Amino acid sequence: MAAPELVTAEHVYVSIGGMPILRDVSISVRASEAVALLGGNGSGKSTLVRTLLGILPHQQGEVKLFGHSVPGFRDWWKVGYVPQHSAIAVSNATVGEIVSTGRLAHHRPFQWLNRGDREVVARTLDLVGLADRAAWPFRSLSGGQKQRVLIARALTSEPELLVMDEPLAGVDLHSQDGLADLLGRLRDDGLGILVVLHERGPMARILDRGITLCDGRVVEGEPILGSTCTDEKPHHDTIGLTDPIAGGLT
Ligand SMILES: Nc1ncnc2c1ncn2[C@@H]1O[C@H](COP(=O)(O)OP(=O)(O)OP(=O)(O)O)[C@@H](O)[C@H]1O
Repeated sequence: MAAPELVTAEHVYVSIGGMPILRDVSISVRASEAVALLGGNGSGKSTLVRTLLGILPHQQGEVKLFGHSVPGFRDWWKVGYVPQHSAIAVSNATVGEIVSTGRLAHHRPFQWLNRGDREVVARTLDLVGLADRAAWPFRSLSGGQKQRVLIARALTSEPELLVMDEPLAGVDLHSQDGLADLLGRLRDDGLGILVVLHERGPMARILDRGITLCDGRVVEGEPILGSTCTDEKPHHDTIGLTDPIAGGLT
């Protein structure tokens, strides 16, 4: 029997400020599956991730997390999110403090973290190889260590789906290998992984599938560096259908 679908998008259209960004995008990620979201700059990868997580609204189509439509989804602890590294701006917070915030999805607002939470945090820091860095300021870490902190933060909610936006950006090759090993182990333990990548790189060995976006559409094949997408065939043949965003024929 196929593993359950953790996140699905069906025929999703998104526009921002009247500009069509995603068109007729359908994807899914199952438990124990690692899927790469590939594509060139501006192809819509981050927009798709943010739409799947309900951060951005979609105008058409359906997005479901764990079988529930995203506007009504409540079990956010089931989803770990690692945003783009550059999106995290912290000054003096320690590694332990940042990772601890991942437990907040299990608590009501302003509730203190308890001993069980602290044990999960310690266990997760150990898992990512940073047990001895809990008291260190985040800003003092290397690029690879920072990514481990952000992954640990996402993992402390004990999620079933991990969504990461370019987790290897700015990380040296050796650390990329280590992160790929860690994610491969988590995938083997049942975690579903959706990861935005510019290229597969060291992650190739743990990926089950790749989905390529080009100009906001899913296309066949791998992204071609410097390509304007015009040579790539749309994965979903929509010829003759009206594009609800552009208002014309696709
Ligand atoms: N808030 C916004 N307002 C206007 N346009 C936006 C906004 N967010 C994204 N876009 C546009 O949507 C398109 C897709 O952007 P997105 O960040 O999703 O691409 P990406 O594939 O993640 O790119 P990159 O690899 O460079 O991060 C781009 O043309 C971008 O300029």
